[in-house]
Amino acid sequence: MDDAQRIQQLRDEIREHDRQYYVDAKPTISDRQYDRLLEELKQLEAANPELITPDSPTQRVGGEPIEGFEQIEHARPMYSIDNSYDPDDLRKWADRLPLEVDSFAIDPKIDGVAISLRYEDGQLVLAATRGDGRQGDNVTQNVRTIRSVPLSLDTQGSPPPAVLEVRGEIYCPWEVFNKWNEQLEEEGQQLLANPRNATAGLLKRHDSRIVAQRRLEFCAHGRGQLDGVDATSVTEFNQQIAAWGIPTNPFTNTANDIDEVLKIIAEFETTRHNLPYAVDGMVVKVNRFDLQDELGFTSRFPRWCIAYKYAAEQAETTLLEILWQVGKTGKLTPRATLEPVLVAGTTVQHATLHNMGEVLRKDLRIGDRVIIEKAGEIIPQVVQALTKERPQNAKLPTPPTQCPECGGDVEIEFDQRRMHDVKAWESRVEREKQRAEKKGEKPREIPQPAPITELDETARYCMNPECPAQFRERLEHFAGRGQLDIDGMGEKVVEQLTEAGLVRTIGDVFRLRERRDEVLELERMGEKKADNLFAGIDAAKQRGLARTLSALGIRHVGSTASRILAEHYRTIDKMIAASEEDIATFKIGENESGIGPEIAKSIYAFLHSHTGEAVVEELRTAGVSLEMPEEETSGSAGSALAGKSLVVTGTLAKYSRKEIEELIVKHGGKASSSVSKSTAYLVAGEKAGSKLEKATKLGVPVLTEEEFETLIAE
Ligand SMILES: NC(=O)c1ccc[n+]([C@@H]2O[C@H](COP(=O)([O-])OP(=O)(O)OC[C@H]3O[C@@H](n4cnc5c(N)ncnc54)[C@H](O)[C@@H]3O)[C@@H](O)[C@H]2O)c1
Ligand SMILES: [Zn+2]
Repeated sequence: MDDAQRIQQLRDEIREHDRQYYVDAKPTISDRQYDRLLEELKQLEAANPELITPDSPTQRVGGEPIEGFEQIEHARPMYSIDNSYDPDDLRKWADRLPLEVDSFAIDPKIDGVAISLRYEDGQLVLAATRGDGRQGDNVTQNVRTIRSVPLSLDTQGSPPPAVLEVRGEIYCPWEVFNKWNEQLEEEGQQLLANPRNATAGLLKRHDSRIVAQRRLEFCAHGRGQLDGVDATSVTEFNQQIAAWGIPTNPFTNTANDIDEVLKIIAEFETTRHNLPYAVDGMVVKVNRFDLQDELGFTSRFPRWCIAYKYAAEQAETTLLEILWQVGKTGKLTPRATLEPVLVAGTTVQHATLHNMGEVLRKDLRIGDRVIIEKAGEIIPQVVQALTKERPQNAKLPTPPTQCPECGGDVEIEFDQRRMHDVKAWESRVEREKQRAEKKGEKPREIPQPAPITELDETARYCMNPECPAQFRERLEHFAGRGQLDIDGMGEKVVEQLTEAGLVRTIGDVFRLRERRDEVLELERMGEKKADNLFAGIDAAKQRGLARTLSALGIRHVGSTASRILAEHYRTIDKMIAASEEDIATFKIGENESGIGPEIAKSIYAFLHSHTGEAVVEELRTAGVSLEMPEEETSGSAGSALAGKSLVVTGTLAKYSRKEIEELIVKHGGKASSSVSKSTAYLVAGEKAGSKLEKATKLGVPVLTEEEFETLIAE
């Protein structure tokens, strides 16, 4: 292959990855792998400058507009940042700067999504994504739900600047990210690759209430158009905007020369692991704005700025075994057992392999030396096998054709999109044949997609509805925290109950009291423990429809979907009476419900299946509440205060008056200044005076700051 061909091949490949990454927010290769492709292209283009075209991925910022959002032309373009994994490149960059620089600003590079916030006369008027750098998506509605983005600047009495464009990062803190992935796991859905993709995926949602449910954060790191802001450097600018209430990074540092810069970067390598958000590098900027302006930009990057990226946390180890675990939906997931190895400060012995297709695509053999990677707190991944070092006796893994726990039949699922393409091909050829025949032409050739092979496998399921392993997992989920939360029925007890055959169906749980003697025979089960268990089971009957539904662990139907369904249908009977179409398409006010066809199909199939009908009957007989209590209609987070009027009084500990009023507005409420009969709540801090008195007199509920926070939390 000559250079020109390889260049073309790389460009095609990179564009495809850009689309998956920026548009779909679902990358299929690691950033490191992507950067390698881009680096190869850069080098080939450097050797063959005549082949550079303006549309090459080396010449432009990668994003593309996302369907359904208004396109916004940026007042000043938003660039990417040149980056390197090699400290020497930073030195070279500094040496080559054509002017004297005596101050650099160094910032953690938060791994989120770039955003431009535009304030006019102190009011937030626009939030736009970077897009292709010239044009981005107007995501103002979504960004307004983010608590750390002030809706108006707090200029403390002085007139606000006419125009302030702050560039920064919207990101998903680890805590939010991990909780979210746990929930996806529970729902049997694909996990999010990393916090950046999580953020990107969320920001392009068309229902801002869904965005509001996930506590994204914002941190500023740059400037766009400015009018009426007199800062002359990064340092001054940060001070200025921080005073106006815009979050800046407390770890921003300055250095006088590149040696000092490299020292700060090296020191931060450990600090970054202790931060509540993902940091993948550090950004070094020329501090003074006049020098920045003099240096200007290339087609993709500012010349006054470079990013150092920390190497991914990888380690080499041996793949000892692949075990298959049975989940509550019957899904069999391969899990790698590894020779223990230290990565990013923790010992790793297991890694997820997702499915057999992935095992085959990665060409893994038992006994292989493998590279594993751990990003933040994400489950470790196997990146690749070192095939050149493959030992003679390395063994091909064999996926189970029978459930490893019950021997039940196994069904294999293949990539839906590929299946569709392959199927559609035959009918496309057929249509072309008919068309050509009619016109008396020779039919055009339609390229055939590669046939479906075992490499396209996406999942394997144990099909035995009575599979004890599945039932055990389901029961553990059913009784678990956040579900029916049955006191006294943890993992161990579930195991005992299923093993002893005391619980074979969900209904058996509620009949346990009748088998008290047998329960007492279980190991380490005393009178007190048993009574505690029975009380826990009784209490669980009153959790309401939303939690009961989510406790059933129906595929794709997790806690969020269950709540939305319960709030809409109110009773199980109405839900059963609904058509699949209705479940998929009902709206909440004017908004999509967020349920969609996949969830609808799953819940409908469950409710109308033999098992589903039996479970519902059993729950009913046991007296489990299958209704949504009236007072629990809260609306979704983000509109928790919809239509309500709130008054704030006294001195608050955590918020300024302005901040809390903004929060009220963000959650759909109205902040008013005087207490009346129509006031929904009074939020009272220290030294509350006459308003508190009046509220008490009128019977208006009074909230502390914490109670207020609970109210607006999901
Ligand atoms: N895996 C894939 O398929 C795939 C595909 C495309 C891109 N990528 C990854 O994305 C990278 C390119 O993305 P990019 O163009 O957004 O570049 P980038 O993420 O490497 O760096 C630029 C961005 O950093 C952000 N940033 C965070 N903290 C900052 C700070 N303190 N100061 C300034 N900026 C800060 C800004 O939003 C800026 O837009 C590639 O290097 C690659 O790793 C991966
Ligand atoms: Zn089984």
